[in-house]
Amino acid sequence: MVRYNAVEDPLCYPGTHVLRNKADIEDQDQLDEFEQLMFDSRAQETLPEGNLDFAHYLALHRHFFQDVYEWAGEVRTIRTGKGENWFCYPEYIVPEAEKLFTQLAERKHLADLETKDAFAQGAAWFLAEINAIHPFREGNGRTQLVFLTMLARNAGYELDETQLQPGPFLDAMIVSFSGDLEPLAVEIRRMI
Ligand SMILES: Nc1ncnc2c1ncn2[C@@H]1O[C@H](COP(=O)(O)OP(=O)(O)OP(=O)(O)O)[C@@H](O)[C@H]1O
Repeated sequence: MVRYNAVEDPLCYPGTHVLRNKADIEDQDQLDEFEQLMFDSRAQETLPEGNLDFAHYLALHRHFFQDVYEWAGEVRTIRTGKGENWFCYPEYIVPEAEKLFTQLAERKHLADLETKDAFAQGAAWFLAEINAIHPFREGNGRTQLVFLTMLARNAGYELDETQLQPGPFLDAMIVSFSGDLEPLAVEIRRMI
């Protein structure tokens, strides 16, 4: 199954859409399983510390995917998209991400907002933007959620991932790409 639209991907095994990986698994289902296993096991460890900046974001991706991909924690070098939507050109990922994380810092990492609703709206803005940048070749969604958990905790909220409804959440992420943040704010609010 093609899950990413990507042009000429040297990161994949020739003739496949399976990403080269440290375990040399060429079957996508097995790779998915291995990826998730490694992710879950790294989740048990202390997470990298940081200032909720882009360096921190990269370190989190590296932490969770270091067992699977050589390029864990590094920004992608080819153009990717999902569905109808193409993400940021690789050459603009770093400047766009730095800009976004600067704005996040200027907004006090959403930690001094008065209400949960306001936090959810701010978090929807951030998630939509980081998703449009899509720094990594794989593992963006999971890194987004880990970071959202950190932002919430930093603001005094515990994110309850059991409240995440995958279908509506994905739909909300997709419409957020076109600038409609409201459904995503609703989905985030459900979890805090
Ligand atoms: N058509 C789309 N337009 C915009 N964003 C999308 C689209 N489809 C999926 N996404 C978002 O892309 C992210 C998933 O990216 P990626 O596959 O790199 O992450 P992952 O962690 O490997 O997978 P997942 O999030 O499914 O566990 C999610 O935030 C998802 O909401």
